[in-house]
Amino acid sequence: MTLQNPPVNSLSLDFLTEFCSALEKLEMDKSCRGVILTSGQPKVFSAGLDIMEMYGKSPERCGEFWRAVQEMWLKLYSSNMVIIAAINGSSPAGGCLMSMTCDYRIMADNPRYSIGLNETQLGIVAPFWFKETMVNTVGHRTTEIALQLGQLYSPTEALDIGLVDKLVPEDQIIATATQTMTKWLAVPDHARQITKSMMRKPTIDKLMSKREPDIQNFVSFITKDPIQKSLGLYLSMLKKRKS
Ligand SMILES: CCCCC/C=C\CCC/C=C/CC(=O)SCCNC(=O)CCNC(=O)[C@H](O)C(C)(C)COP(=O)(O)OP(=O)(O)OC[C@H]1O[C@@H](n2cnc3c(N)ncnc32)[C@H](O)[C@@H]1OP(=O)(O)O
Repeated sequence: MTLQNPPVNSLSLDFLTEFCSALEKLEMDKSCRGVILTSGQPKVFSAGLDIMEMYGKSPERCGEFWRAVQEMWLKLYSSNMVIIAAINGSSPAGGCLMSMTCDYRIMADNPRYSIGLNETQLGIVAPFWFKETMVNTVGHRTTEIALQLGQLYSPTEALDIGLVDKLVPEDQIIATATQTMTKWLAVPDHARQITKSMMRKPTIDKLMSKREPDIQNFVSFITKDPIQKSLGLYLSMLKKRKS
C-alpha cells in the first residue's frame, strides 16, 4: 500500500476513511497474506494526524475524526496479515503510531528524516493507546523519556532504541521489505497470527472497551482554548519555517 495524500500524507478524516476501507478489502482477500506500507510522497512517510482536523473544528467533527483515528489503529494493530513498514521519509506523531502498529519497520538511512511521538512539542498529549503501542515497541523507560520530551529520533537513534528494526539506503527499502516479507510468510499463518494476537490483545481490548470515553476525552481536550492556541502557534511555526 502506498500512502498518497500530498504534500505530506497527513491523516485527514477522508484519507483515514479511504485507508481503512482499502485495508479491510485486503484483510478479506484470502490470497493477500502481507502488506508493505510505504509512502508515495518524497521525504515524508506521514506527517501524522492532519492538524487542520483538530484546529477550529466543531466538537461533532472532532469526534468523527477521532473515531477514524481509532479505527485506523485498531485495523492495523489487529491485522491478521504481516504488515511491514517501509519508512521512506519522516514519520512524526501519528505517522510514528502508524509505523509502530506494523510487525517490522525498515527505515531509509537518511539523517534528514526523523520519527517519534512529538505530541508534547505541540502542547498536546499522546493518548494511552499511543503510549501503550510505544511501550510495547521500545519499553517503558524509553517511552517515558520519549513522550515527555516529545522526542523525534534520527534513523540511527531510532534503530538504537528499537523504534525501527533495520536501516537501509533509501533505494533498497522496497527490496529489503520484500525479502523480509518472504521470511515472515514462511511461518505458518495460524501460529504467527495467534502469537501476534496474544502479544497485542490486552492493548487492543483496552481501547475497545474505552472507545466512547476516549472520544469524549479527545473532544473535550482538543477543543479547549489553550490547546487550540497551542495548535494555532504550531501551525504558524510550520508555515513560517517554510518561508
Ligand atoms: C490527558 C489526556 C489527553 C488526551 C488527548 C487526546 C488526544 C490529543 C493527541 C492528538 C494526537 C495527535 C498526533 C498527531 O499526529 S499531531 C500531528 C503532528 N505532526 C507534526 O508535528 C508534523 C508536522 N510537520 C512537519 O514536521 C513537516 O511538515 C514534515 C512532516 C517533516 C515535512 O516537512 P517538509 O517536507 O519540509 O514539508 P512542510 O513542513 O513544508 O509541509 C508542507 C505543507 O504541509 C503542512 N503540514 C505539515 N504537517 C502537517 C500536519 N500534520 N497536518 C496538517 N498540515 C501539515 C505544512 O504546514 C505545509 O503547508 P503549506 O504548504 O500550506 O505551508
